[in-house]
Amino acid sequence: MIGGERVGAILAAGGSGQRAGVAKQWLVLGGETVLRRSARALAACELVDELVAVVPPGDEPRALADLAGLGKPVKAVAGGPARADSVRNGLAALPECALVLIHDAARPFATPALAREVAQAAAEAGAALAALAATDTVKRAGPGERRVAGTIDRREVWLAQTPQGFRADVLRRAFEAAGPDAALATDECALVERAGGEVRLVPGEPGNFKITSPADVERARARLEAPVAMGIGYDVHPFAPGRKLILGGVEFEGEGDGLLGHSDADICAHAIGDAILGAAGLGDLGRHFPDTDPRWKGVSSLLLLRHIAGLAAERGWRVGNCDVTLAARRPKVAPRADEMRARLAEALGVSPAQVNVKATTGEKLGFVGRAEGIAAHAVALLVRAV
Ligand SMILES: Nc1ccn([C@@H]2O[C@H](COP(=O)(O)OP(=O)(O)OP(=O)(O)O)[C@@H](O)[C@H]2O)c(=O)n1
Ligand SMILES: C[C@](O)(CO)[C@H](O)COP(=O)(O)O
Repeated sequence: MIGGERVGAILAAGGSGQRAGVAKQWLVLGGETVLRRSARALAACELVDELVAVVPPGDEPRALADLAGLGKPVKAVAGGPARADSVRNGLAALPECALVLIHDAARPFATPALAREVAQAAAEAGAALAALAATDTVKRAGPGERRVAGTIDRREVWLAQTPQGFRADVLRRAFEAAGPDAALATDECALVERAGGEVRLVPGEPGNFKITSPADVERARARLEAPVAMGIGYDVHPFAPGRKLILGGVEFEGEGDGLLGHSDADICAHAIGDAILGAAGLGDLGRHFPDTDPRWKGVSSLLLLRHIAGLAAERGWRVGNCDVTLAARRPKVAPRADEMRARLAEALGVSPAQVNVKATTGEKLGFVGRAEGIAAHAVALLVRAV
């Protein structure tokens, strides 16, 4: 509310991300969608009373689920072919708001303070936008041309951002005045300018860039996501008669009983897999390969490991390195450690140099020392794939 007038925020998220090659609003960066992050900044502005997300037709339920828990009422409506169509639909969904803020879903770094300043300026002037004063020298050229046609006085140049704010009646009239030409406008303030209305400039934020190209996606990712992640894995299996003893994908024939388990009980692969899942924030082995699922019965754990590396890769991670310690009275692991490294590395799609395998006997203490079973401890470091 500003002076008793209700403030609504429109998240323009109806685009298809042609230039980025991906629907930017649905990209998950730093654990949340770009849409949610953008909406969160506006929801956190104390002046904003409600929000509407304008999304590609059919995505409305997804948007409502994604934007749950922002602490303000949220609606979702279908966008249109042009940005202006989307914004118009958003405006129609806020009939009780005397003031509206419009924000690109593709600008996930705006702050609540910027939204507040724009809303206050719009309440006073009728329309306002966040914008950056040009600091580079600005050249002019014909569209698509490489020949400079002149230099523009940069003191007159401001680079438009969002949020942009409006008295709702001012924006509605501007849309009416523009008619079908509204679709040509690349921002909403341009409509008010054309209609002769006042538009106030509010200093924008350098960090409030719009994700437009693939390079912008990487820039946003670098800002939101750690370049590395680490995880820990631990597993225990008892020995059982009649079982093969498989560790790190290598069969230890003639070394006594193997380990009991639903799959091949390769505890070494399991601990590494758990460490990778942990680093990628993907839970644990039991969640992905429950021992109630017949598909995993007797299966080679290297297959599970390959699948896990694939899951991590889907989330933009590659394995940097992993290290596993087996606590095992038997078998003697060291003579076959290199073989195990090679098999594990092959399953993970990395070089054997990135996998380390070692063992300790347990000094005759506890279940390991009594040779009742084996325990495995692993750590994994994941690195952002570029
Ligand atoms: N019909 C459209 C087109 C764009 N937008 C939104 O307007 C913002 C800025 O647009 P842009 O960066 O151009 O996004 P896209 O349209 O998705 O990208 P592109 O133009 O590369 O296809 C984005 O949050 C986008 O979702 C919208 O709501 N409705
Ligand atoms: C509204 C805007 O973000 C201000 O810079 C910009 O004009 C959107 O333009 P696009 O062509 O839709 O990316």
